[in-house]
Amino acid sequence: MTERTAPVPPPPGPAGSPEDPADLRVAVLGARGRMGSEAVQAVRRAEGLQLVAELGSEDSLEALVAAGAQVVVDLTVPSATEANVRFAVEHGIHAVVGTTGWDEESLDRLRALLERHPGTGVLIAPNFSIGAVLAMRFSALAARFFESVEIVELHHPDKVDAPSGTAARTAALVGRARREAGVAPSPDATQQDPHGARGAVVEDVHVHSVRLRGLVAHQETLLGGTGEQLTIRHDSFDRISFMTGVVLAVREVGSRPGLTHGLEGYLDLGL
Ligand SMILES: NC(=O)C1=CN([C@@H]2O[C@H](COP(=O)(O)OP(=O)(O)OC[C@H]3O[C@@H](n4cnc5c(N)ncnc54)[C@H](O)[C@@H]3O)[C@@H](O)[C@H]2O)C=CC1
Ligand SMILES: O=C(O)C1=N[C@H](C(=O)O)C[C@H](O)C1
Repeated sequence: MTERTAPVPPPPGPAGSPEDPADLRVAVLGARGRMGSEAVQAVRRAEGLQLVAELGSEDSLEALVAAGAQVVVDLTVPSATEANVRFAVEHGIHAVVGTTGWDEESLDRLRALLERHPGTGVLIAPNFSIGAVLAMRFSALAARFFESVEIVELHHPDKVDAPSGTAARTAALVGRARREAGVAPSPDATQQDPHGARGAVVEDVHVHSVRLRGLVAHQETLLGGTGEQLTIRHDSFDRISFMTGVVLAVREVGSRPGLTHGLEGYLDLGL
């Protein structure tokens, strides 16, 4: 597994091409980060999108307004993302958010804000990779059929949060599916765990976080029944895996007012 850390130079083609007034004007927040720098390249490559601002932690959000951004992509840090999105919504800028750290309380605050700005759209996407979105959905689908379920997420060691947003979201979906089906919590006879070896518990689901050099973003949902196991695994080997979803979301968000949680809200999964 390889991790590309250096920003990729812009490819020849649309990057730097003259601005077309019909282009969607896009800004990236966190533009010098691992994901943000990849998103900058993806927006530059995408037909019909014009990159109008690349902002880092030192930059004022007012630059979004000055640049005439219509959509902002937030790929920053959990401590900054809510204020960034609030600013965007208050200025009528649609937001595509990949940053982790959103919980039920912050999502509720955002819903309330969006009610006062009914024309504005926000997507909070725990994961932009199509494979990861499907793995989450498959996990929720399978959850009620197995006695035991646990989640293992594995990431690069520079990640600042644990468990991953994707694992937390998967646990929420799995937990909800099991509760709705009346399935009991996974059996567990552990009586002593002085070192926390059983991991975090999110929505009644144990979640284990691995941080290892060489990894990018990986997850397994382990489902156990009598005499059998189903493993649903997804691997992002490169951040390019997130970019199809980022570009799709940028194109869609303006026509989806209100809050959408999860890229699957923009996809017809037929499930
Ligand atoms: N939804 C998805 O598919 C994915 C989400 N992520 C999430 O995206 C976030 C960023 O991840 P990485 O790029 O790996 O982190 P990173 O640490 O490489 O990049 C974050 C960047 O944001 C900048 N920043 C911090 N505060 C800022 C602010 N207030 N305004 C503008 N820029 C600010 C930092 O200086 C840094 O350059 C994390 O929450 C991560 O979990 C990461 C990969 C995929
Ligand atoms: O920090 C990362 O790298 C990733 N963050 C997101 C998460 O926390 O789920 C998405 C993906 O796992 C990569």
